[in-house]
Amino acid sequence: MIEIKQLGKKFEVENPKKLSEQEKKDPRLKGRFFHSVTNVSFSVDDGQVLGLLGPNGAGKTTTLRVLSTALQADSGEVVINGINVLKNPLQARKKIGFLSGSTGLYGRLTGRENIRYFGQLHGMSKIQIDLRIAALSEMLEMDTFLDRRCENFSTGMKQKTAIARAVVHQPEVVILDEPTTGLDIMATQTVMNFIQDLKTQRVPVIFSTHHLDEVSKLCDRVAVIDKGISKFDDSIDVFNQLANGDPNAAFLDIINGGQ
Ligand SMILES: Nc1ncnc2c1ncn2[C@@H]1O[C@H](COP(=O)(O)OP(=O)(O)OP(=O)(O)O)[C@@H](O)[C@H]1O
Repeated sequence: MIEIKQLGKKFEVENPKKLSEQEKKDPRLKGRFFHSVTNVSFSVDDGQVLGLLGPNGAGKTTTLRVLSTALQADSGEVVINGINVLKNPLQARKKIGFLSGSTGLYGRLTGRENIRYFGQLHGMSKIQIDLRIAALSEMLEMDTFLDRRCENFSTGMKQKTAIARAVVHQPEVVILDEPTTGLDIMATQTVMNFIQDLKTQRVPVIFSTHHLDEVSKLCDRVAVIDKGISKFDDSIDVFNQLANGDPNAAFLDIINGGQ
């Protein structure tokens, strides 16, 4: 289970001139600090998939990076299967599989070598790594490119490799930042099937997306954030009922304060 309570994260603005016009007007900008996330709460149980929604700049990536221990929170609480993530980040990290927005693969290594390297970092044995890569390659349909260097991979190949790398250690929870962005229909379907498989294994999954059709197909729960604040955290059924089964209208209602 993953529980996030009243999360807050601010960044020091090193060069205010670099802020976008929108950010300069954003109420989250206070003096030298941009308060990207000020009050975000949601939870997801074992065997559930949660879709994290919000407009551009809402604070989704910031939230997911705090959950994954890549960033330190300023306030709030994150608990993953009983471990306080903010107090015990190293212990928590072993339990988490995190796909960040930028894949960051080593271009000169093959897909297999990239995944293997992460397995080694997690302390897995050679046999464990080989078996796991074989299983992931099948699930994510990677066998045709697994042994090619990553530098010439398509977006879909890169994303599949990055996902396999993120979950090589069989994490207890999986956090994916926009896993299907830029993917074609086939690759999107493969990634969605992969999330469905995790759900069948009762691994809780949180993923951010702008695609409401994916949320309707996969998610048990929906969390919506806007300008760093939680606006909705409930079941997919409650979300759909907000606007007679129209998820786009439900999302807009939430953002425009219609509920
Ligand atoms: N390191 C940083 N320093 C300053 N501001 C930051 C930093 N990281 C994020 N922000 C700002 O915090 C706000 C939230 O960003 P974040 O990337 O979390 O949004 P998002 O909901 O993931 O957006 P998108 O849907 O566009 O990916 C943005 O205005 C962003 O510019």
